[in-house]
Amino acid sequence: MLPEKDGPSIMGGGTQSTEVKEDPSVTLFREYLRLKTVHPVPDYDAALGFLDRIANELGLPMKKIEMCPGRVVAIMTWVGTNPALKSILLNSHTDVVPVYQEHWKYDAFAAVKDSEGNIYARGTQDMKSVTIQYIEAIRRLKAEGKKFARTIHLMFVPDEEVGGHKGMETFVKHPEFQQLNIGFALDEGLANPGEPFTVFNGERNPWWITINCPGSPGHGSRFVENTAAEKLRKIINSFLDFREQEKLRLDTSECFTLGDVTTVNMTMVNGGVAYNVIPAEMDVSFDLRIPPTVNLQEFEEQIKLWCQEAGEGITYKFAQKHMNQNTTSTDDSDPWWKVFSSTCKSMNMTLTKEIFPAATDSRFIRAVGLPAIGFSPMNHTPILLHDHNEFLNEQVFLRGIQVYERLVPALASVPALPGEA
Ligand code: MET
Ligand SMILES: [Zn+2]
Ligand SMILES: [Zn+2]
Repeated sequence: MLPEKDGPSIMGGGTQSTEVKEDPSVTLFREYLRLKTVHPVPDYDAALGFLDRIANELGLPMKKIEMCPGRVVAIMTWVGTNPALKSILLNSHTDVVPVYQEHWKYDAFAAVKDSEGNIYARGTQDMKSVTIQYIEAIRRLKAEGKKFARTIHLMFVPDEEVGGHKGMETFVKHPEFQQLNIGFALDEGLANPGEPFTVFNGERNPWWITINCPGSPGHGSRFVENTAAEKLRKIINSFLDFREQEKLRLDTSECFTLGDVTTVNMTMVNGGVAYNVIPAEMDVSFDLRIPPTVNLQEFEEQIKLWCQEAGEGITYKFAQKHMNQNTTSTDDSDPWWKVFSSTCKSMNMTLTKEIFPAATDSRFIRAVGLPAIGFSPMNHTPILLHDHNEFLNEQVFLRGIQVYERLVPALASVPALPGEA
């Protein structure tokens, strides 16, 4: 023992035998977190350069398909021993949402690890952890000389956080997607503060709507009839009254989670030119998230009625209107679910099944008829995606790699299903 060094250091990098050496998987995770793939101008080139290097290390080919300028989907492929079988997709998005740096304890792109092993950075939960966990699980399985019947694709997509239009939404319709011959997909889920892991077999439908209220303009000193603001008030009341009802339904139910009710949030208001000019129009926008059990046609009729009741000439348009309500089977008779759930069980993991309250690229995968499970292996972790001080503990992160080391072989070894080669 060297006398000048008596306490463990958390940072590594020295040569003293007493230092706690960081697991290389954690070091790689922290490196990836430092890439600024953050909206509104994500550095996707940095992510692609990083992934090129990884593909090289893993000895896997990586295909790049440009959806539109600057928006590339990258796919690493580990071909199975029976490539005619349907493949397993391990999907992750490379982009992250912006931060309010002034509310963070540390630089949100420094990936600082504190003395408890908590790693702070945007993307630690959503979803750079999962990307590196897939990669590290594959690295270990390859190093052990393993081979599996089914082909495994690791897919890295841009623009999930802005709706997926130039990412997964377009890519699922591309011939290259067809050629992947996917049988089952894994994508992101959410952390769970308790012992269980949450899995998601469906999602609420995101509807982003803007309602335009036209009205009679005039001098700000008068009682003008038929103003935009009066209509706007009625619209806001209808939507927010419905919000109250849904909130009550969630608060008074024993078994509902957020994914089981409709959320309504007024997110933007626009209109007006001056204090003393009654505006000719006013706009209000809402973020609606609708569970798969709701009849979407009837719900749109309700919106139409609210618009009619609020006055003359009101129109609406959607910036996002996802209509597909496919969910993935979690029946014991389903071969994919059976393997997924029994593998988790064999590791003494408890699963709780929910409808994803927000939206992920899984909705596009399910919409083309493929089964997808949303799962990010993070238990004993507060849900901090899109929040200040997003973090993940390194031990939870490392355990997640072990989880994929078991899950991926199990899924890639599901025997030929009826109709498969
Ligand atoms: N993942 C993001 C969200 O749920 C963007 C998806 S587009 C509705 O808000
Ligand atoms: Zn995400
Ligand atoms: Zn997100």
